[in-house]
Amino acid sequence: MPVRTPPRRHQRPAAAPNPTVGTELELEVTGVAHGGVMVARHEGRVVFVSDAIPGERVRARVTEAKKSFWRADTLEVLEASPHRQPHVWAEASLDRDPEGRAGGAEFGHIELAHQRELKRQVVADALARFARVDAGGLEVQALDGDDDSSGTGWRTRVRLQVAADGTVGPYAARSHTVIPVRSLPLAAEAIAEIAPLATRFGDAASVDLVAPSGGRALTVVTTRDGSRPPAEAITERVGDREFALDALGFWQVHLRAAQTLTTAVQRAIDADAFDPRAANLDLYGGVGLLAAAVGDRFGQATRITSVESSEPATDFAARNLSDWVGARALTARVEHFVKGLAENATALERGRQRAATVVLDPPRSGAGRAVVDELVRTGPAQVIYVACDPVAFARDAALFGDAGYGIRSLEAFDLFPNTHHVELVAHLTRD
Ligand SMILES: C[S@@+](CC[C@H](N)C(=O)[O-])C[C@H]1O[C@@H](n2cnc3c(N)ncnc32)[C@H](O)[C@@H]1O
Repeated sequence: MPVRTPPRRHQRPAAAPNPTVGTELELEVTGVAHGGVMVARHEGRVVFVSDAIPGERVRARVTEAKKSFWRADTLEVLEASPHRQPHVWAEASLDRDPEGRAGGAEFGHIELAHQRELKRQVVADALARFARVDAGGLEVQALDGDDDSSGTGWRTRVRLQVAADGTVGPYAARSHTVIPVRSLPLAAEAIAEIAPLATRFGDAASVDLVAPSGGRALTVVTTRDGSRPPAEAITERVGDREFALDALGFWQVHLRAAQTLTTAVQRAIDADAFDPRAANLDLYGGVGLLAAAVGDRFGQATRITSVESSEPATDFAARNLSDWVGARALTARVEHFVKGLAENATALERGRQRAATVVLDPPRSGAGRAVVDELVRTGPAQVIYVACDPVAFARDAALFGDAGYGIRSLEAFDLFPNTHHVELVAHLTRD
C-alpha cells in the first residue's frame, strides 16, 4: 500500500497563486503609512501603495494580496500631487517597470519639505496610536547644511549587491533583484567617486563603500562564502574629537549625523537632573559616540558605562573614551546587562541607579519590553532615547509611560533625506 509521507511541520503546502496579484486598480491615495508606502482603499480594504503621494489618483498593480491588506506599485499617476517632483534618481523613477526601479530612495519623487511633513505625520500617528502622546507640534528638522532642495550627497556608507552575472547595484525595493545603475545620488561625493558601477565582480556577494570623515574612501568586497579582507580601522571626526572604528562597524550614515545627534543628546539632558557620580549608562553604545557626548558636556570625571554587543566596537569604544576617567565600555547584550540590575544592587548602587541618566540608542527593532521593564526598575532620573524607528519608539514610549516615565521633549531630524526614515531624540523622566 502506498504510504504518503505527512508534510514536515515546517513545510507548508505551496499556496495557490493569488489571482488578485497582478491586477491593476485605480486608487485614491489618502495618507502615508510607516515604511515608505502610502495608504489607499479598494472596496474597503487597505492597499499600501509605493511611489505615490497622498492626494494623488494613480493606476497601480497589486503585488501582494493578504486577507487584511494588499500592496501595490504605482504604474501611472492620473492626478499628480503639487508636491511631486522628478525623481532624484532616474533609475528609481516611474519611467521604469516597478521590478526595475532601484530601491533605497522611496521618497525621491516627493519635494523635500513635503517628505518632512509626511515623516512628521508618521511620527505623530505612531505616538498617538501606541503611546497616546500628542506630538502635533513636532517639526522634522533638516540638518545644518541640508537646507537645499535636493537631499542628495549625504550617504557615507553604501552597500552594493552583486548579481549572478557579476554586475553591481542596489536591490530593487522589497526584492533581491540587483538593479545596475549609472549613479548613486544619495551618496557622498567621495563615494560617488570610487563607486565601481561599471565593474563586474566574479565571486563577490556585496561591495561596501565607506567614506570616513577622517581619511580616504574605501571599498570592501565580501565574497559569496562570506570572506573579506581583514577589517581596516578608520577614523571619524566629530568636532575636535576622533573616533576609531572598523570600516564596516556601525557609524551614523549621514555626513553630519554624528554631530547632529551629539548636540541633540547634549541639549536633551536636563543638567539639573544630571549627576556625574551616578551609574550613568550609554546603552547600545557602538564605539562610544553618545557616551562621549555626555562626557564632553559634563566633564572627564563623569561616570558612564557604554554597553554594546559587538566586541570589536567595544574595544574601539574603550579606546575612544580613554580621555574620561569615569568611562568604561562593556561587551554585552543590553537585555542581559540590565537583567536583575536593580535586584542585585547594593543600597549604594541603588542610589546611583536612581540618580542615573540613561542614553538608549537601540537598533530599528527598539529596546523592547525585556529591556524597558528592567531599566525602569532601576528608576533612572532621566532617559535620553535616540530612535531610528518611530513605531518601535512609540511602543517603547508606551512601556515607559506605563511605568510613569513621560516624554518631556522630542526632536525629529531628517537624517535620511529621500528615504522614509527619520531619527528622534526624546527626553523621558518620571511624572
Ligand atoms: C543604532 S546603533 C547606535 C550606536 C551608537 N549609539 C552610535 O550612535 O554610534 C545600535 C548599536 O547597538 C548594537 N546592538 C544591537 N543589538 C544589541 C543588543 N541586543 N545589545 C547590545 N548592543 C546591541 C549594534 O551593534 C549597534 O552598534
